[in-house]
Amino acid sequence: MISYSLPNERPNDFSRVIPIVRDIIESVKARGDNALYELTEKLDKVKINNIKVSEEELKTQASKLDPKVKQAIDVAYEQLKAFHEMLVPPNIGGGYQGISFGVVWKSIEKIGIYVPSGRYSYPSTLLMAGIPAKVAKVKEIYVASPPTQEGSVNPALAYVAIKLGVNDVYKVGGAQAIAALAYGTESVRKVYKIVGPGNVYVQAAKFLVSNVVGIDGIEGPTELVIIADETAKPEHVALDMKAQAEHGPDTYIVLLSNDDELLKKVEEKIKDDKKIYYIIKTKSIDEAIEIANKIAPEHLSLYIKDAYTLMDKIVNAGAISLGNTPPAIIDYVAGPNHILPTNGWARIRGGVTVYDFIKPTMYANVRDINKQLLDASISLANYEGFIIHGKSIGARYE
Ligand SMILES: NC(=O)c1ccc[n+]([C@@H]2O[C@H](COP(=O)([O-])OP(=O)(O)OC[C@H]3O[C@@H](n4cnc5c(N)ncnc54)[C@H](O)[C@@H]3O)[C@@H](O)[C@H]2O)c1
Ligand SMILES: N[C@H](CO)Cc1c[nH]c[nH+]1
Ligand SMILES: [Zn+2]
Repeated sequence: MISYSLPNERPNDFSRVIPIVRDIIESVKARGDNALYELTEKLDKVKINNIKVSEEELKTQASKLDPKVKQAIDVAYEQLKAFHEMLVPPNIGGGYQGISFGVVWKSIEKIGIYVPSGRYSYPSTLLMAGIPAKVAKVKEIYVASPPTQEGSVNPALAYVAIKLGVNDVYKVGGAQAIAALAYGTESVRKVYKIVGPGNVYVQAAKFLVSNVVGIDGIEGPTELVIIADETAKPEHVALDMKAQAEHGPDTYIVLLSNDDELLKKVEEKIKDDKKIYYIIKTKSIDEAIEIANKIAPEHLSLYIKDAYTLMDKIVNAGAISLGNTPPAIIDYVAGPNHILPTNGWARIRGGVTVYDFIKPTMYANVRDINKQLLDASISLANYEGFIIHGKSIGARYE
């Protein structure tokens, strides 16, 4: 199905599930593991015998993995690691007006990673979050992901978990997994920050627990905006729209184009899908860019002439695929993360990087403060009424 105007609300808006998710969180807080067993049976239709996956179960499951998939994971791992290593910031020290100052980057000690698995499994997500966490030297990494239908852990997830050397894997998913990581249960370790994408229940849970645990933002159901001109290939545009629509009915897929011919050809290829796609004819590529910036999509594809030049005009997008690069290559192996902001969060952040796992700890050491700075600090303290602040400064340097 095709809509020729944008929706008032994003199809992946999670506010509608907040009441149910609040109840789930409360029951995990109150009843710990018991709530996890019950909710997994109710929501995942699976009876699990344990929550924390044992070393042996992890190894057994990983051993079932097709060697070709293992090899694919190993290849992707190297490419993603190279991308994240490029971003590691240096500790910086300097000084000015008699004060030496600087920043030392400290790793967050305990991280929870949520790996979705519902309609599809997403072991690639553990690569996407686990690699920057390891590059950032996070010491404790705890992974939660829904159980398989057999009540175990996905073989590829098990292989990646062993490869990364994560501390624990819990076979629970949804809002209940987020609550468990936020508050801790008998089996699940309480963490300092939760990183990871997931459906509306998972994102609503991250939003609701963000008063007791750090979160990386909102990375909900997939969004794709394609800006295409007459140089775009209709079959590739249609394929990319259908590809990202695979993630579920609440994905948000938009095509913006100034070219009637292209729009007509793409429409032909997608109009019979049950999924609602949004197709907007724009007066120009500039207008398309303006609309895309307002949407602030998770994925943005620029299938236009001078994509690199026009990329400068893009201010709100999680990840941009240029030229004829499919977003799906970013989903798996390109290097940039596929854990990307949705629901407008691309206005304030990009995809997950090492920066999600480190903190800039700043320091200052007064060597020989100059009079101007000294007077300014005391005047400001007094102006704000913090008299003792002022005295604590004066006592040292006046
Ligand atoms: N933005 C990103 O970076 C990004 C990356 C990868 C995937 N995704 C998105 O992640 C999502 C994965 O969703 P999924 O559902 O396949 O897996 P999921 O792991 O996010 O959710 C499955 C869990 O949802 C819970 N659940 C299902 N129905 C429920 C209900 N009615 N009430 C309460 N809880 C319920 C179940 O407990 C289950 O474990 C997709 O929307 C995909 O687009 C986003
Ligand atoms: N496109 C998804 C992010 O919205 C990421 C993904 C994982 N596996 C396949 N695709
Ligand atoms: Zn995808």
